[in-house]
Amino acid sequence: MSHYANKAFENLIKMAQNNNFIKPEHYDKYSVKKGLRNKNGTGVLVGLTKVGYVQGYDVIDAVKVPKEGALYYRGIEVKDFVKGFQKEDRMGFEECVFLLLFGKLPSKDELEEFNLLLDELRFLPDGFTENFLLKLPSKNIMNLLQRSVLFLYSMDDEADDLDVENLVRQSLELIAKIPTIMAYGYHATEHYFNEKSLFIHPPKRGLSTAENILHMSRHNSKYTKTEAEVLDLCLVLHAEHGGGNNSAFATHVVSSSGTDTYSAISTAIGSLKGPKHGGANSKVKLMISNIKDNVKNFEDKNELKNYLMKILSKKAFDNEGLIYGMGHAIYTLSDPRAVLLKEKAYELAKEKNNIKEFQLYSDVESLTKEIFKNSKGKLMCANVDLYSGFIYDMLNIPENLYTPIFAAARSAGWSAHRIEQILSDKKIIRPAYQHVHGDNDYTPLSKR
Ligand SMILES: CC(=O)SCCNC(=O)CCNC(=O)[C@H](O)C(C)(C)COP(=O)(O)OP(=O)(O)OC[C@H]1O[C@@H](n2cnc3c(N)ncnc32)[C@H](O)[C@@H]1OP(=O)(O)O
Ligand SMILES: O=C([O-])CC(=O)C(=O)O
Repeated sequence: MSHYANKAFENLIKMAQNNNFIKPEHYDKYSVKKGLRNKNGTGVLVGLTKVGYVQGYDVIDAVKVPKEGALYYRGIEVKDFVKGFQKEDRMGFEECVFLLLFGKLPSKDELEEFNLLLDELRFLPDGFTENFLLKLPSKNIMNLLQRSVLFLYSMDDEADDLDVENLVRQSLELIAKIPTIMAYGYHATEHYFNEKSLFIHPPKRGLSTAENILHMSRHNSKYTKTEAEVLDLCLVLHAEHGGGNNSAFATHVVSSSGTDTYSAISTAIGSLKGPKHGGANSKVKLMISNIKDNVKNFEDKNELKNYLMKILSKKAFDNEGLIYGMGHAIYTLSDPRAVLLKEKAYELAKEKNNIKEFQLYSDVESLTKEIFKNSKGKLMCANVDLYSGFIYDMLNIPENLYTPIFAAARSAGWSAHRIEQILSDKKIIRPAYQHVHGDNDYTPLSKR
């Protein structure tokens, strides 16, 4: 910014600040549903979906009544889906992608054929790695994913075709290729920005998405069965979250204009990158490191609580006033994914002698709940992002891959929502904004 630090730029900033702020009372005056939320805290109904369903409360006599959270993919409760494939000692993510996109569980033959198809699609087009990833690395892998998806547009002869056959082809290509782009992009970043050796491990046929991510992103390509199973579970739990989550809704909005798949999915990646959405998993890791650096004895709950209050009052960490990994727009008492991931995190922490750190995460959860209950009477639960980063950390996955892994998983949900939008609702999404400026006359330049 320093090269812009002159009077003219300072004036532009002042004008930007003064002329773009709308007073909070205007929102009340015009009954604006901020964040598309009703007065009772429930979401405004803006669409229909068969893909995923999130339950976090009941509405009884127009009042929001909290309850334990539940998540359904195509009507199947996710915890049952997880139990199902784990009991049969299989990876679950590919089956989950099939379910989300095609609306039914695959038969054994369908799943085998589907895995073979994904095997072929994981490879990047000729020249893509050299021209778009190695020549143009980015410090941020989400940014790299976004523009790589857009580069794929230019290599697709049918890029703008909205036939369902083409939409399915493009969706599968992206779901299969995003992990490869993410792993290669990570190595390019490490090499060009952090002076590390450059590794490119091409995807391996016969490996699941989780196994391929570990194989492609690790220098030595080695991983254990447990590590692959844990990552697979994370992919399944991140794959979908209804039509109203910010990135799925962005997919619906952008798709409703009739634009191409690459534009829609890169938009969704941009949305997920935000720290209030998928980007929270990286923020959790940074926040926990910050707590360790600033709280002398983080096992002392009083000391920890005081520091969390400092974060909430914008006087510590990133000064945004948020405890990342906590809170949710729908869940009230619990996020079922956080419950499952907390159990997994505990198992891993025991194995890796890391219980002290597990306890820190768990204390952040319980103390944040306590602070919100006592100060605002507000129910607050851990969300999927609180324990996922801790798990990735224990799998030695670097922090700049946390949100990209989320994107790799959620690309399944986005694709299903895009296909649904294009097949079911041809109306362009176009809500209203009340104009609150008042009219002005145009003044000739000589008179200003
Ligand atoms: C994959 C995902 O996207 S899961 C979410 C990941 N995001 C995070 O973990 C970031 C931290 N959490 C948050 O920012 C929020 O809880 C969100 C964005 C997830 C949900 O936000 P909302 O739907 O607005 O939450 P809700 O309506 O329940 O709460 C509103 C109030 O509680 C505050 N609040 C909610 N969560 C938090 C939090 N973690 N830290 C501090 N304040 C919070 C909001 O700022 C808001 O305060 P205000 O009324 O004074 O403006
Ligand atoms: O549903 C939401 O608002 C956020 C989201 O995507 C998730 O929790 O996975």
